[in-house]
Amino acid sequence: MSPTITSELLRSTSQFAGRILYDHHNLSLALLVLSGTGAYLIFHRLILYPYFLSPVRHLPGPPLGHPIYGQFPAIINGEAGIPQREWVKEHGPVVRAVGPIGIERLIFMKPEALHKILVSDWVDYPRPGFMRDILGLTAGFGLLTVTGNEHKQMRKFMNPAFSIPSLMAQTDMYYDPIESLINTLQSQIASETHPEDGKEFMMYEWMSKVTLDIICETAFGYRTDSLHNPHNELAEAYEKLLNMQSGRNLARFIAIMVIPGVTRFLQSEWAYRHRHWFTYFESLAPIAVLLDSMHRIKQISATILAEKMRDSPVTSSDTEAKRDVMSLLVRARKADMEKDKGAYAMSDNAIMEQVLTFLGAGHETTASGLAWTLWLLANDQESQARLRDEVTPLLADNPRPDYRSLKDLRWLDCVVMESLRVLPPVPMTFRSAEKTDYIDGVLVPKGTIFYIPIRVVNTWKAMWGEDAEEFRPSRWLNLPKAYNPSSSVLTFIAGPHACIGKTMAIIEMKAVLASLIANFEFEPAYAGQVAQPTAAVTMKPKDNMPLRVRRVSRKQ
Ligand code: HEM
Repeated sequence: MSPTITSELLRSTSQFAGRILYDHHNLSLALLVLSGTGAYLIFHRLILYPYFLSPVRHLPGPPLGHPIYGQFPAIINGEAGIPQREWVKEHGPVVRAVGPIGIERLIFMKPEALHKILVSDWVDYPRPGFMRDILGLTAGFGLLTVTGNEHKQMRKFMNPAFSIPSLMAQTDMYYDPIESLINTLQSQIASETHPEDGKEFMMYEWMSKVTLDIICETAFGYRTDSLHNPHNELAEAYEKLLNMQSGRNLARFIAIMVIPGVTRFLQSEWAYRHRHWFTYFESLAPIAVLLDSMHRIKQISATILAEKMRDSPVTSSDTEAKRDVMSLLVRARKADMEKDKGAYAMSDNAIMEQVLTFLGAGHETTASGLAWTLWLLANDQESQARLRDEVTPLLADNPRPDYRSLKDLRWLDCVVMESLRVLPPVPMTFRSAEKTDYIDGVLVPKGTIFYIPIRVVNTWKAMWGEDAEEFRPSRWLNLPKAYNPSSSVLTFIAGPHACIGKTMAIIEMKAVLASLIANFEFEPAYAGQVAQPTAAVTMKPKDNMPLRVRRVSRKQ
């Protein structure tokens, strides 16, 4: 039954119940009719539709699962992307799975199907509303939440700030935080009783600090120095926001956010002013933290923006001009407005929202990518040693290699691409159908939600061969014949919504890794250690990834 028929049924039932009440004051009959309709709707949603009426009910897939939660428990309790990978192995390249309250999700694996959803017909397959609402609250109402024409204009305006020349000018800004990280790790190891044995570090935490410092510097020209100063205002507010979305809080957070109208309500000034009310209920307390952190981050963004507006001359050729992304956006806006009064101009508010978007989209993702790469190298000493052989001579000549030098390191490229393939920091995303159309020969009704199964595509044996799930950097020296850069690896997805920060993230990862591997050796922290990816939006290590780190004994 379509949503229109359902709401029509509800409307006429309540009118009928109202009439009975009015005409006969027969409260019990009205209640009976209402509860009967409610029971029918629940029965329809949970049983009738998924088992007997859904037009895609014949597609292969796992059993419908729990009558209320469907396959949701398997997804939330499993490792990100792994249940979906098992379904594809068992049922083939088109899979139907039922989530909570009977909501269906489809997986399409073939490149042509994904191309249609992500590239050629992207306007008809936007990010679903629930996803945009949640992203908006936690990662700003910026590029991640706009769609259609608004997205086209915003993206066109922002692309130059992420272009290769802009990134080449920025690479040097990575090195203050990187050097600070190297010095901190070195001095902590040196202060151990047996420095030669190295020290165990929670590597995810350190990667999170260094990437926060880098993104704040390169995206807004703002110095957090979270490696030394955990009490920096922005770092603190942002850390609270992240903690609020982890562990038990994440499930609670999602459960609250999907209630219709909640995200809109939480954006209101009223909700912020009365945030302390939420602390009276244990399960709602994280909302107070969310509102507080968001407010603080927005205040800081407003200050940063005001400074940029004062400081940014229009002349983009000015070599002294600030090179961070936000300064580039402010300068581009001034220049466009001076050239053409009617040009698209991003509002102050939209520019401010990008602070959250860059933090939300660019920080944890890069930190996870780095942490997983260190994990994979700790478990593959041969690849690690080969990488050290490659980076050491370069760093001995110049400890701050530029964009080109980093890009030319062949084995570093293989290691980073392979790590992002097997353990993609964003393992999955979603799209929804805005129209009814055929995809891979299946008639997909409007309103259908799709899993875009990034991790599954990246490790699909049909494309990558029998060892698809293994970390083997040398495969990038001899790629499979069928390899297609926009469909064989979806780590940054493809099409107009593909990650705008892709090249920035890759070059940043390379700069951090080259310096780390030239200075330290990495090993698992204990025998039998296994990777523990979370099932969250960004696939971080649950255990913060302890690794044993030793100083490189002798520079080669
Ligand atoms: C290894 C690091 C990163 C990974 C794996 C990653 C992955 C992704 C993915 C999968 C998407 C698409 C999400 C979707 O459509 O549902 C995306 C979008 C996006 N990413 Fe990244 N990202 C990374 C780093 C960055 C960085 C450093 C920035 C910016 C400073 C950034 C900014 C964005 C933005 C703004 C979007 C939305 C693009 C649009 O819709 O036009 N990302 N990213």
